[in-house]
Amino acid sequence: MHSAVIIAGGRSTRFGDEDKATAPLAGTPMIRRVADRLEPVVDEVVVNCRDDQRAAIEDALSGYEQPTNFALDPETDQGPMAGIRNGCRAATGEYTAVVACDMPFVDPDAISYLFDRASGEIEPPADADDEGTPPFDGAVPRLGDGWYQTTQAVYRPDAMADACDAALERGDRKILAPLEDLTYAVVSEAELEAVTDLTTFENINTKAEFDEAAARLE
Ligand SMILES: Nc1nc2c(ncn2[C@@H]2O[C@H](COP(=O)(O)OP(=O)(O)OP(=O)(O)O)[C@@H](O)[C@H]2O)c(=O)[nH]1
Repeated sequence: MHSAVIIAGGRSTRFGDEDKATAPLAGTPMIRRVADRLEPVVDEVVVNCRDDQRAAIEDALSGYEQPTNFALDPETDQGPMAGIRNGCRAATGEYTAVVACDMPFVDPDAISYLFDRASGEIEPPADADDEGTPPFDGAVPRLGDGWYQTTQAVYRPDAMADACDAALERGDRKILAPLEDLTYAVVSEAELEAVTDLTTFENINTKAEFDEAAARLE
C-alpha cells in the first residue's frame, strides 16, 4: 500500500495574504487538485499543515474518497523538511509520495513510476546515477539542471522521518539534508520524459503564476 503526504504548512509569503493551499485555481482549491491527481495511485492521504489551516483544508477536501489524516506541525515554521518529517511519521504505506500543495499538475503516472523505481519493480536504466541498489529508501527526480525535486518524490516514510530527525538534530534544515542517510533512486529527466512531461513539477509561488495557470485551465 502507498501513501501520499501533501505538505502545506508554509506561509505563502510570495503569494500574498491568501493561503495558496486553499486558493481556488480555476475554481478548485490547489490542495484539492493535488489530492485528486494522487488519488489513482495511493491508498491514503496525509496532509501536513498548521492547526490554523486545518478547517479550510478540510473544507477544500470535503467528499474526497481516500482516507485522509492530518499531521499538524507541533512547532510551526520549521521549514518544509520538518513538514515532510511530520507527514511521514503519520503515513502508514510501505512508500509514500511527498508532494507540495502548490503542485496542482502533479502527474499520477510520474508518482507511480517513482514508486516502482523505489521498490525496484522497474529496473534502473543502465546509466542510472542511483545512490545504492534496489529496493531503495526512496526515489527522487533530478532534473536537467541538477535540481533534486525532493517535494515531488517517494520515500519509505519511517526511513525518511528518521533521516529528517537526524538532519534537524544536527541543525541542518536544508531540504536535501535527509538524503545523506538514505539509499535512493535518482530518476533523471530523460527517464521521466518517457512517462510524463515536466509540468508535473510546476509549482505556484506567486499570484501571477497562479493567474497564468488558471488561464490555461479555463
Ligand atoms: N510544514 C511546513 N511546510 C512548509 C513550511 N515552509 C514551506 N512549507 C511547504 O513546503 C512547500 C514548498 O514551500 P514554498 O513553495 O516555499 O511555500 P511557502 O513557504 O508557503 O511559500 P513562500 O512563503 O512564498 O516561500 C509548500 O508546500 C509549503 O506549504 C514550514 O515551515 N512547515
